Amino acid sequence: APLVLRLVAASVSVAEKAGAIVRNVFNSGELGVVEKDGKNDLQTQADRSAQECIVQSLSRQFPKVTIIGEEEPTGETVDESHLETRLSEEVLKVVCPQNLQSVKDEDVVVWVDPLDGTKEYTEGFLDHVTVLIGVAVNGKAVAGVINQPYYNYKAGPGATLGRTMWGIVGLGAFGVERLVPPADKRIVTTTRSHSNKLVTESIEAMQPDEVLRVGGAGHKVLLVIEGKAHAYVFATPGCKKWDTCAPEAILHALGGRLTDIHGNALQYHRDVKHPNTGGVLATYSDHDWYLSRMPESVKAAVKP
Ligand SMILES: Nc1ncnc2c1ncn2[C@@H]1O[C@H](COP(=O)(O)O)[C@@H](O)[C@H]1OP(=O)(O)O
Ligand SMILES: [Mg+2]
Ligand SMILES: [Mg+2]
Ligand SMILES: [Mg+2]
Repeated sequence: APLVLRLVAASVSVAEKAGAIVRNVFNSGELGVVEKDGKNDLQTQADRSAQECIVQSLSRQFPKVTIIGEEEPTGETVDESHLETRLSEEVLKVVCPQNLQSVKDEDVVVWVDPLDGTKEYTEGFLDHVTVLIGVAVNGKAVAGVINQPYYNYKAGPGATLGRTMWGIVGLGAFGVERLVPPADKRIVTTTRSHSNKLVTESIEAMQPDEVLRVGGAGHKVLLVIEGKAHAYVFATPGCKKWDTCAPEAILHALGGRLTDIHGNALQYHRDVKHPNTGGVLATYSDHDWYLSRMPESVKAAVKP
């Protein structure tokens, strides 16, 4: 199978394993919280172990592919029980889009967020948490895998906990379906733990009927895909490439759009700076309307 398909097939299995690690750490009660850059930039044992699971598992199978993860390696010996080397059969049976069939190792960067929504994880907003593995080819997000370890956790004992979604631009997405949001109101989603004046001003400018302040970039793009929100607006620099690569690819595969707040495409080549300094805007429709509403003062402060 072509490299991109094998990478996605491996990432689906690895993301499921990482999702199980995220649940196990929470069940253990030993979150091992470390402040990276103040109380709103945390790392837990789940971030560390899930990162090890993903980066070690993928780098052993794809030694020539560049893999960039959010967390620093711990330097401890690798826990072999965290490794996952199976390939998802569901992925291997699709036909790879023509333009991605002959991609070479050196054209690829894999962007890994082992746990997106760490702040919310430590506060028990468990469905805000996702595991994100994005595949970029020549600087563009082309494929993504999202595992949501606590999907359905409020649905009662009969419900299956957790889900995995994946998509390839030009092919489509699996494990998640596009649903249309209400036509009679405008619902905007944004950060709950990283807000500031720029965020507030830009949200107000969109004249929303409702604002969903929730955690996680992956989670918010899922709200847009599944019609719970019309737009995800984040007009400040805190989001990084590993936050957006996988969600962007899946949204794009389903016909949506993710750009910075000026309408520029995000870049994902290996030398790019990690912060999305131009902010994030994700929509299904009326993307240009949201861009046009963005205040000039916010645009001047949030430059790509
Ligand atoms: N100021 C920030 N400092 C650190 N991480 C941030 C910041 N703003 C956003 N992020 C990352 O982007 C994600 C989406 O932002 P938010 O949840 O605030 O909407 C966060 O869950 C966090 O990812 P992570 O949890 O993987 O560190
Ligand atoms: Mg983080
Ligand atoms: Mg993140
Ligand atoms: Mg993270």
